Amino acid sequence: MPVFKPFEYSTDLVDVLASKIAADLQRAIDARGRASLVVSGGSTPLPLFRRLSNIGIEWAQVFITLADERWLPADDPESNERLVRQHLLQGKAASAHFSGLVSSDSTPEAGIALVAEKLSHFPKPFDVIVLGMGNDGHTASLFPCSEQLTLAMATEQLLVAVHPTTAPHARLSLSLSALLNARQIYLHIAGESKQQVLEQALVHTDTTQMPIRAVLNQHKTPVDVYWSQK
Ligand SMILES: O=C1O[C@H](COP(=O)(O)O)[C@@H](O)[C@H](O)[C@H]1O
Repeated sequence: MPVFKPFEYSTDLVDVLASKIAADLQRAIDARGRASLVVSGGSTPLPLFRRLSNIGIEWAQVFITLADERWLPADDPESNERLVRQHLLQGKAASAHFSGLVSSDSTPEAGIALVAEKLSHFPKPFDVIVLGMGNDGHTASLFPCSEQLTLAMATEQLLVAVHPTTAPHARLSLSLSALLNARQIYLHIAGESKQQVLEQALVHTDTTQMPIRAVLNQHKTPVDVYWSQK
């Protein structure tokens, strides 16, 4: 079962979680020479990105990618890569190596091999994965509404092309097996509505209705849930 870390204020959560992630990454560098960090998009992680970018670790040894991406140009306002470049790959973290999850191909299906190749040199298991969660119980781009969910849950491939029906844009997502191939997962959520979704996920029995359950209800990879009320 996941370890639950509740906070009243997002600023306190961000301070603690950023320090934890930075320590995990530096420990990985000390032990193996390099570290890998997988981050999520959306709005929740932006303050965390900014805090992390101010912490002095050996960022030149850190390899960063995304848990999922919308199939859009990397400078599109809705691109997760754009958020990472603007908020995380700055300051002390500017020397980190970033590989995004998009290519110039017209569909994620056409680009999947090239993106997988770009990630092949990443240290694995991933040292740290930071996940978010949507109000429908999706994490990364494992959407309950998508026809590709069964494949995303079952495949041993790194990446899956996803076409959500209740969210915009085709996507490329790390598969469930790739997400669980990590030394540590942090689930980062904020606000009362996400807490309610989390509580439902913990008691729900159908993972296809709430894919976040597949991350919470497993024994392979440690998961710490960082939640702030405000
Ligand atoms: O679409 C996405 O949504 C989730 C949650 O985003 P948030 O804005 O509610 O924080 C995010 O984790 C995922 O990476 C993103 O592509």
